[in-house]
Amino acid sequence: MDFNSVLQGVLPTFVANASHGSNSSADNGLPDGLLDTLSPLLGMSLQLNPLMRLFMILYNMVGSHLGIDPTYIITMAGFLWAGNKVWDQLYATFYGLARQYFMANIEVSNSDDIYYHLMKWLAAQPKMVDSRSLTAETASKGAWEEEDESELLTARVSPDGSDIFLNFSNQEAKAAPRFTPAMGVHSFWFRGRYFKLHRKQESLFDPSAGFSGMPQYKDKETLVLSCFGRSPEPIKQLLQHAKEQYYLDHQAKTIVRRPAPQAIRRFSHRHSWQQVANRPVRPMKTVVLDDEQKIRILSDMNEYLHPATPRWYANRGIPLRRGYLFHGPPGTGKTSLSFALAGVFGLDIYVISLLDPTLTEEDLLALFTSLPRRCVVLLEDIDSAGLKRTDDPEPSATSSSSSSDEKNSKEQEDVDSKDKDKKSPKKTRHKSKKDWKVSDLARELKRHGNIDSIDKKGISLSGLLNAIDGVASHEGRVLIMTTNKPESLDEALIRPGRVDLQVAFTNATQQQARELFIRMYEPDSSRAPLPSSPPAPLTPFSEPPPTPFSLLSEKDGNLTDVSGATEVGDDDAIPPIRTTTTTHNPDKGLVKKPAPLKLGSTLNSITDEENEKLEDKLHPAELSHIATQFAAKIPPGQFSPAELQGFLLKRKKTPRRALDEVEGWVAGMLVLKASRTRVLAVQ
Ligand SMILES: Nc1ncnc2c1ncn2[C@@H]1O[C@H](COP(=O)(O)OP(=O)(O)OP(=O)(O)O)[C@@H](O)[C@H]1O
Repeated sequence: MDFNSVLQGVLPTFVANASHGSNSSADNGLPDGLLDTLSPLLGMSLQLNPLMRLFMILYNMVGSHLGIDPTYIITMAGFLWAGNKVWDQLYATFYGLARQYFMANIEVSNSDDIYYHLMKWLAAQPKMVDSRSLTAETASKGAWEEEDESELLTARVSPDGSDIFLNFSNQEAKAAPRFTPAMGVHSFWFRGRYFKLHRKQESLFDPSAGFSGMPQYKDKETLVLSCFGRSPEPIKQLLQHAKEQYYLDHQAKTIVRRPAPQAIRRFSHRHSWQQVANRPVRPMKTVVLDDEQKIRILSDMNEYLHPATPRWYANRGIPLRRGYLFHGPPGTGKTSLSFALAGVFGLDIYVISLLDPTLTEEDLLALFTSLPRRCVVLLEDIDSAGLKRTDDPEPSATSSSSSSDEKNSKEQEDVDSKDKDKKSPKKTRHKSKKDWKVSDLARELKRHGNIDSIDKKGISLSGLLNAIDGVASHEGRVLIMTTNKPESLDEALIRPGRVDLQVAFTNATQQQARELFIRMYEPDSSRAPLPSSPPAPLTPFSEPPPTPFSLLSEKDGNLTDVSGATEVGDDDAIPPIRTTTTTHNPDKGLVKKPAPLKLGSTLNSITDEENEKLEDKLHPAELSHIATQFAAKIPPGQFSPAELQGFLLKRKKTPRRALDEVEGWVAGMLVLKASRTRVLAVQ
């Protein structure tokens, strides 16, 4: 192709110049043969591409104005580009060789917890955060994570301009994203050493069925840590450091795990459990229970968890398991004690509800076998699960004895309904579709739901027993089962070996009511103690530390209070919403009554100063006195600690008000309980 003739149509003047001095590059800035070189490369696009025309004009201008042959510039650029490519290749080859022969490497897969330890640590490294290649992740704060006070202050202004109520509408907007190293190679220094991090992702074909039931590709991410030297020791130290940092506040926290959703737990054995909370350790002293009982269970668990215990069990051929049954009415502290125990021993807690409709016996077995070496497994409300012996003719809602109760009551219901039908002949048993109401439809749907759940296998008693102590069952764990109806449990479930210690919980005694009162109003432990305050009364039990077993060993005997654990919640940060005003009544003298809410006033101004002085800063002796008076008004065994706690929580800044109002509350609640109503008229 004749390039000049092509250009002639496009750029006549330029081509004229070029043609004029076709033998001299100095005349028009175009080197000899350049067009001939470019034309086969560019082909017809030259004719069509306006960019190319622009290029030719620029080429001409550069040549004529700078006096440099543009070909040199193009050649230099080509060399630089090629050099860069060669350098990349050489670097990759030499780095690969260096990695192989002069560097140590450790790979971490994202299916392992170490991956999360490392990522969290990397995200906190300033050097990494400043890296130019990052991945941003949404990071929401957990309920128990420390919040910046300034965030709280900005949260005080509500959109309507009033500043009484906290407003968190912008909390998500304020949450800073978490930045982690993006895919690719990064470098950083740690303890004076240079490390390389290669974050890579690959898609692997997974022949096992995925969520859709079909084999599929799944992404696998790997972190490769490298450092110079033939020993991987520095990397191991780095990983250890990252792990320690991850669990830095673990002593003061209890990790709560529950079974992962069915699809995920079947997908990966390693992810059978998922973390649902990381909450502050519940101090043992906050669980109001007979001290003797507390000490018995603490020393029993302590002995069981001792490192020498497995050998002792093995020598005697006893399976290494320990089971506890906590039984008692609702709201008496069974779950609370389980969490407090997990906190004392620094164990994670694994909670299983047998009522989970997706839980099968195979799942249960898999869940038990994937437990860590030491942990607390909490099986809640085992009486309400659909436990039945596999040879039971019919599925029942509860275990054997309770099922007969239910059956009786069901029969009674049937009889009643038959009687009713007889008494009201107008009411026909089978309604025509025309007579159907929404409630009938709901009942029908519910019935279908029940049919489905009957179709589902559920957990049989033998399935549960197999998971608890079958051959494949995990040894070393602490199993806590809770129930409101111990009498309804199958004997096999609670025989020694499965349940080694039973702990009975009861409704509150007066002593417990007093303790609850003191716990509610005593100064927060994060505050400086009141001057000259005598030791807190009625708490002979001091809680053990949340860490080593040795501090709790029987030899030591003395369970000293060195918990240092974070108290749950700091109520003092939240001012009361309602103030009280003191008025003079000719008949009753000085009367305190709640003042109407003053919209627009500041949070501080709605805090009743008088309350602050009189009630919030009660001297321990005075508090103890009021607590005794309060306890005297609580009939023993009538109210659960949860009920008393609920009453006190509504008056959490005003102990005197609680004392004044408790009589009325008790009377009202007793009437409510007698009438078996669920709607609270007194609160
Ligand atoms: N003995 C107790 N000491 C301190 N607080 C208690 C006690 N019992 C109950 N509470 C309080 O009552 C609430 C409910 O307690 P918890 O969940 O431990 O009761 P539970 O016996 O497990 O109830 P359920 O049988 O309904 O599961 C918690 O907030 C807890 O703080």
